[in-house]
Amino acid sequence: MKFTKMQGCGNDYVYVDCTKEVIEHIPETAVKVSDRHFGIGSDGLILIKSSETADFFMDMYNNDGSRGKMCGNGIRCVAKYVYDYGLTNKEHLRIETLSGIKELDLILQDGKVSQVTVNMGAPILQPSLIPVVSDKDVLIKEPITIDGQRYEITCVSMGNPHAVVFVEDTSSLPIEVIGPKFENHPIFPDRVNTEFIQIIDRTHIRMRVWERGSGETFACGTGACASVVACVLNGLTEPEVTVTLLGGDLSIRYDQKENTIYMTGPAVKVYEGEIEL
Ligand SMILES: N[C@H](CCC[C@H](N)C(=O)O)C(=O)O
Repeated sequence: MKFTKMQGCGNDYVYVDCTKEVIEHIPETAVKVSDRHFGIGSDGLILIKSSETADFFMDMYNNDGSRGKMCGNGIRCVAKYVYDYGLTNKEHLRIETLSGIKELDLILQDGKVSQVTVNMGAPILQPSLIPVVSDKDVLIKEPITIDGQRYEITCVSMGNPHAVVFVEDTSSLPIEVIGPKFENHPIFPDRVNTEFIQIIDRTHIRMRVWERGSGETFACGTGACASVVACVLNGLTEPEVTVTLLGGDLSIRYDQKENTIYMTGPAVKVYEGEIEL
């Protein structure tokens, strides 16, 4: 299987052009190629497929083999892949995902994609659509107890489920202990991606993330968007924020009039390779 390793703010995936390659047993393949000792090493597998309704279809899998409905860092790299490899010459792309079609604008440098702006659509706050089990209309700073410790979650979907938690200091988090407990908490029937946010000032936040199906990653694009929505809902930041992640920065803009989130960030090719499956 030919592949290209790419990353967005250190959130790294194995990308395969499935307009040319055929992959079977996809969940098992995602687990195998993601293994950082016995495989290529990545946060998951992203398949680029043709689409009836858009320019391409992004089919994304976490490193545990579970299928993700949307991937913010991944979709920027898909745009870079299809443009730099000449599968398209469009600088405005429509990419189908399991959470609908996303519109992207490419930012070029020396004829190749360096950054991408993605229209990430509207945030979803209704608990039943996130999904999160609650009889409330919205979950803003909702108390939850994990390991006897009280936290407050603000729940937002960007086409995939997020629980946003505000903390004093992201660097001292026992994330590998509490992350899985949020991920698998019974109030999240489809599990959840959990973002831990430290407010730096009204236009800058620091974020760590425990991703559903991948564990701690260096960045989460949908999570950065969900976090800015949570910050605005809680009156903690302006609607345009720099999100500093372990792997780099993302620029997030929440256009409240349009009720639309825009994300701008890098897309980087690491190397090409071939693996026997
Ligand atoms: N783990 C996520 C998918 C990847 C999202 C993340 N890598 C991003 O950049 O948005 C989920 O299962 O919903």
